[in-house]
Amino acid sequence: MENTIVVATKNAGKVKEFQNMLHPKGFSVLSLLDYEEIEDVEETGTTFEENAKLKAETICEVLQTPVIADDSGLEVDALGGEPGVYSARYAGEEKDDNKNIDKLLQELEGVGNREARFVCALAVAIPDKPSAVFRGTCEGEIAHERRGTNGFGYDPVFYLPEKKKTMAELEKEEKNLISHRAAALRHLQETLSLRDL
Ligand SMILES: O=c1nc[nH]c2c1ncn2[C@H]1C[C@H](O)[C@@H](COP(=O)(O)OP(=O)(O)OP(=O)(O)O)O1
Ligand SMILES: [Mg+2]
Repeated sequence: MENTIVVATKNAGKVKEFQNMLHPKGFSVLSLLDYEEIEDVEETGTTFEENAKLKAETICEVLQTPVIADDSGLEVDALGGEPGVYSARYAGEEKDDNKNIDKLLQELEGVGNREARFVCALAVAIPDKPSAVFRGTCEGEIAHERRGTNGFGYDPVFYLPEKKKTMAELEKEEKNLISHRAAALRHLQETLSLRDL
């Protein structure tokens, strides 16, 4: 397991992004897609940080190996910060990205202020050590319609004014430089050496 990090997620989009960000640093990345017998951790927290810690600590306890977990979502100013920690299940328990986007565009029909941000809380849990959590954000606007096919989740409607593109129109390398997930990982590395994992 040396130089292996387990990401406590079954979200294939997140797994790919962590692989693309961590492979160049010399790490192999496993995820819960490699451990099908392990069930999803229930997200009972009310903050991204609580949920990220919950996922990392639970899976670290089960596997007895270093684990990182990402709890992330979209905060829309005109919706008072919703869908926030409920982003994945915004339109129902089935976690359907397309339905979530449809609901978001409906809620914002006729709304002028489209400001929003992606938030990522990244927790690290190491056996018999206190866990730590780091936050990254990425500012943007909610577009009026989908554009682009890269990425996952709300990427097709998350517009970056300075790039004049949605997140789903960026190449993966570009997204992985500016995303909330990349920012959280940078914050983690400012404090912890990944070699300590
Ligand atoms: O870069 C992103 N680009 C687009 N959408 C994103 C991104 N990052 C998070 N999101 C959305 C997807 C989902 O609606 C929610 C995450 O919910 P979140 O609970 O953290 O993930 P999840 O349930 O899919 O997998 P898991 O909890 O097993 O890691 O925010
Ligand atoms: Mg989740």
